[in-house]
Amino acid sequence: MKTINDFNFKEKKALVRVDFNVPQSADLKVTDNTRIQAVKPTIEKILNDGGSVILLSHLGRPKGKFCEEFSMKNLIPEIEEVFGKTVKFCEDCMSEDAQKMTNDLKDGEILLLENVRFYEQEENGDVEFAKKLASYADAFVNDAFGTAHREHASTAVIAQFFPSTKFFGLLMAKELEAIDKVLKNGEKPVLAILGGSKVSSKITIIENMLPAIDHLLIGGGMAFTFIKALGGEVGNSIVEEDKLGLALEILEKAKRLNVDVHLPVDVIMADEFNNDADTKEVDIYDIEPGWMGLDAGTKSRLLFNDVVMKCRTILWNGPIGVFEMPNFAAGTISLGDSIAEATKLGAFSLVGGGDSVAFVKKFGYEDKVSYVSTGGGAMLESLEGKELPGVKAINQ
Ligand SMILES: Nc1ncnc2c1ncn2[C@@H]1O[C@H](COP(=O)(O)OP(=O)(O)OP(=O)(O)O)[C@@H](O)[C@H]1O
Ligand SMILES: O=C(O)[C@H](O)COP(=O)(O)O
Repeated sequence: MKTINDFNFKEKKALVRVDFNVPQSADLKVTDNTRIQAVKPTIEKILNDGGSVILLSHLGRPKGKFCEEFSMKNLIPEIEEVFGKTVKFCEDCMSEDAQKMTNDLKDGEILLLENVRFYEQEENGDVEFAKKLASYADAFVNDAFGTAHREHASTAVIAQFFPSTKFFGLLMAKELEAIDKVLKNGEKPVLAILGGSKVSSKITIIENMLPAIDHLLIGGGMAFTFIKALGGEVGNSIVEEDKLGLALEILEKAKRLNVDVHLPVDVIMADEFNNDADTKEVDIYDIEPGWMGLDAGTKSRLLFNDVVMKCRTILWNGPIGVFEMPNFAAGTISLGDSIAEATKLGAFSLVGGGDSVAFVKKFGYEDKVSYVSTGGGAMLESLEGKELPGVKAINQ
């Protein structure tokens, strides 16, 4: 893997594609700066070498047009705070101004360009647009893991204009190493925990991961499709009726590959999808008509803890209960505790995917697991076994 550590940036301008697609409050303040913090080592390495940095990112989905809400300008105070440095700003990516400001940039300086998605050429993967962006710099650094699954002008197309000076940033390298640690060279036993609402969104991940893992733990809403397929009564729990056959096929395939599958054995069921609903704890095969399973039961939590504690490599994607409602968060918290404990004892744990990352941050497990991915879709597509366009473009 060719990273920025293979190059000395002294007196060089680096165009660094980052993913600063961060959440903002109604008054446009950054509410979670993880993605900005995450690229700090890359920026520091380039500046410490004696080079300069041109930062390029998207924010939101502005569909090719300027809009105040998604201006990179809103992020400047947060970026300056995190980097501890002044950041210059150019109000677009293409004008003579952009040309001049990038040209005049001095070693040790950082220049932020306006949202690259204010131009429709970005998402269209326009070659001329990419070429113009490329003309601003001596080297291209891709550190936008969160956007690496998009084949856009500034994430993939641009790389061809830097045949010998294109590099992975340090965040990108860390993300790819974490995935490899699970899918390719994980210390055994390897466990994949898949939760969330739907089997259909995780099928490709399960199929891709089966040959690499020893244990598969299926929890959350998606477990009910498996339980129903196995003959259980699931009441009003979330079920994908058209995936019952597929669920059985997955169980068969896991058996052939010697993967132990762990499903919940009991459940907290509720009489409505509401935090204040009436609840009962029952065997997962015996959910009453009109009731729905919203969290893992006591026995399931103990069972999951046993599985987690005996594994050395753990991938976690998807909550195992409706954690957004406090009365149904305990199962996911218990699983978080188990993973934190296993990590403390030396296991490698990787958390990825939108909702599980939200959970980990909300409940304070961020520093108790080995790695929390900055990518939602990009992480899921990596687990599906796809080579991401942003990664391919640097490797080519
Ligand atoms: N038993 C359940 N019944 C219904 N919904 C559930 C249940 N258990 C978990 N969920 C819901 O599943 C949702 C997460 O599902 P999703 O498939 O989006 O997970 P994810 O993989 O973490 O996220 P993403 O796919 O965005 O990366 C959460 O909002 C949670 O409330
Ligand atoms: O937040 C993300 O997942 C990335 O920034 C990609 O954003 P997109 O889904 O709008 O391409």
